[in-house]
Amino acid sequence: MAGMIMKGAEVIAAMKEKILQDVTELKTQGIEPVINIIRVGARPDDLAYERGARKRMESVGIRMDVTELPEDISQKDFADAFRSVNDNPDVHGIMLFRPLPPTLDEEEIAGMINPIKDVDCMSPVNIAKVFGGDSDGHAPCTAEAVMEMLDFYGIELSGKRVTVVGRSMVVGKPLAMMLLKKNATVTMCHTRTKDLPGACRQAEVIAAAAGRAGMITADMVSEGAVVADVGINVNEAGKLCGDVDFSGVSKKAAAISPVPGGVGGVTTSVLAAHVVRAAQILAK
Ligand SMILES: Nc1nc(=O)c2c([nH]1)NC[C@@H]1CN(c3ccc(C(=O)N[C@@H](CCC(=O)O)C(=O)O)cc3)C=[N+]21
Repeated sequence: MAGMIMKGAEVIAAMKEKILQDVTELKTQGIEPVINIIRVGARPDDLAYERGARKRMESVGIRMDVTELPEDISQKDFADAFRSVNDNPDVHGIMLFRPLPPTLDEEEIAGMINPIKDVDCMSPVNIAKVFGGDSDGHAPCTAEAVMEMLDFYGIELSGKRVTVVGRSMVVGKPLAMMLLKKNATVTMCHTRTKDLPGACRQAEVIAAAAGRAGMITADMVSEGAVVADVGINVNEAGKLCGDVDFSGVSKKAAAISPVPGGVGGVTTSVLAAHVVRAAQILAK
């Protein structure tokens, strides 16, 4: 039996009301919330995110500026450019697209970003908060988007077996911590996992964030499982596709999120909510 499709649009619509309300409130105080996106080069998945973010920010009245830097920029020029955005009092949220070109050092930037402006969790301060279960920092937007989606569709997590595929610092690891906070029993899988199909089959909820197109196939999913596809792969044709084989898995899953049209769009709504929160904190 085909299950429910967890559409990003419904989650986005629900989140939009609150964000709009908060933006209006800020504007009556004379504050225009601003996000500055820092992009080095022009990777296709960065551009996909940038397009999505622009659309979302426009729809809620947040100004979005992009600091575009050349791929061959020196570390010093990069750090200088970053510092000027970080120090600009008109900027409330900063997001640096990652991964950076291998010639650049992310650590230096992570150590200098103002944690309040760090809307996608690169500062060690915010990372520590996510791992410590303290929700007053900014969690990584994509990990939080998965939680928003599961929450919106009423997916109970307490006591459930949840398998997270992928251990990145932007999705897998922080997501596991957020799921743990909701009392899920979390299994983390990665490239060295011996029996990935088995670990997925025992799961009541699967979050696929490995970054390999179509790697979660129907034989790996139990009948009635909930599947959140966090994959943002760009195929040869330049099209966005997920980590889950949607046509096969959707026949077995009780609920599944598509790509595009799933978690990715919610990520930009979470980003908008973080910019609003940053602006509120900075206004105090
Ligand atoms: N620091 C950092 N954090 C990230 O989270 C991050 C990053 N860097 N670098 C790039 C990747 C890519 N990524 C996407 C998020 C949403 C969509 C998105 O909105 N997708 C829409 C479609 C957008 C379109 O193609 O127009 C959807 O899935 O429906 C796409 C890509 C986040 N990333």
